[in-house]
Amino acid sequence: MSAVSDFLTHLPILAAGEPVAVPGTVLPVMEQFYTIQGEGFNTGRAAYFIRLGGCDVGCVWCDVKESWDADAHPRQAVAELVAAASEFAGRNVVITGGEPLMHNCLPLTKALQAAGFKTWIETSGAHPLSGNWDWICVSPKKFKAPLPEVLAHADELKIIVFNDSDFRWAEEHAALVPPTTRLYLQPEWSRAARMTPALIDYVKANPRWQVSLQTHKYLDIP
Ligand SMILES: C[S@@+](CC[C@H](N)C(=O)[O-])C[C@H]1O[C@@H](n2cnc3c(N)ncnc32)[C@H](O)[C@@H]1O
Ligand SMILES: Nc1nc2[nH]cc(C(=O)O)c2c(=O)[nH]1
Ligand code: SF4
Ligand SMILES: [Mg+2]
Repeated sequence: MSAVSDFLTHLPILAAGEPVAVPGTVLPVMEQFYTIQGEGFNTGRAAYFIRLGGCDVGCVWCDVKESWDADAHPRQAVAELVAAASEFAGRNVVITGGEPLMHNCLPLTKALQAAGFKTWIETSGAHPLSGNWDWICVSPKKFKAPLPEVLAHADELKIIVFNDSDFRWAEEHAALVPPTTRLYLQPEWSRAARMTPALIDYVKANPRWQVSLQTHKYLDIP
């Protein structure tokens, strides 16, 4: 068989007229809103949030389980998404989910940066890193381990504290990020009353860590 006929016989068969999207140019979008970043290093700063659908990590305490099924959310072209956000161009945009790194984030982040946005991501780190980011927040999960390549690029490591074992687990992951990465402990929302005293004691004894609270929930904003 010649090289050309070999190539032709292995081409995927596409239904006539079926559009073939380049990965990451069309994305499932759960919601978009302009608010105040509630958590971590950028707490208190205004930001436009884009919440992508789809997550396979399965945190039992996830506060946005409606995001998990990507097919439950309408798909939007990157151009449409950037047009919807354009009123806020020049400001900060947080790409979250769901797990945003289940998608190729390069087309979206390139287009947002071209429009003047600073691009920030909230990720568990469980999928390969894609996209051009101005700030990377990695919040690793026991339910699906973070990839070393994502931890290596973390500007911020945000550990959710559900029980006492999470402090040791936090230190194990702090050893895997660059020395400049900012370190945060954030109480799991439903356990905050029980775990926050231990978290405060931990930060007082280990001051390279800082407390992060989900301030948007106290402010009652999205
Ligand atoms: C909903 S997640 C979406 C982004 C990504 N899947 C992740 O987990 O980083 C956004 C942030 O909320 C945190 N989070 C989710 N549920 C929480 C809860 N019940 N209490 C405290 N933080 C929570 C996550 O750890 C993450 O830092
Ligand atoms: N205000 C506000 N800040 C946030 N920081 C991370 C969030 C997220 O769900 O990714 C979030 C959110 O849902 N709302
Ligand atoms: S990784 Fe993020 S979105 Fe996925 S279940 Fe965990 S907290 Fe929820
Ligand atoms: Mg949230």
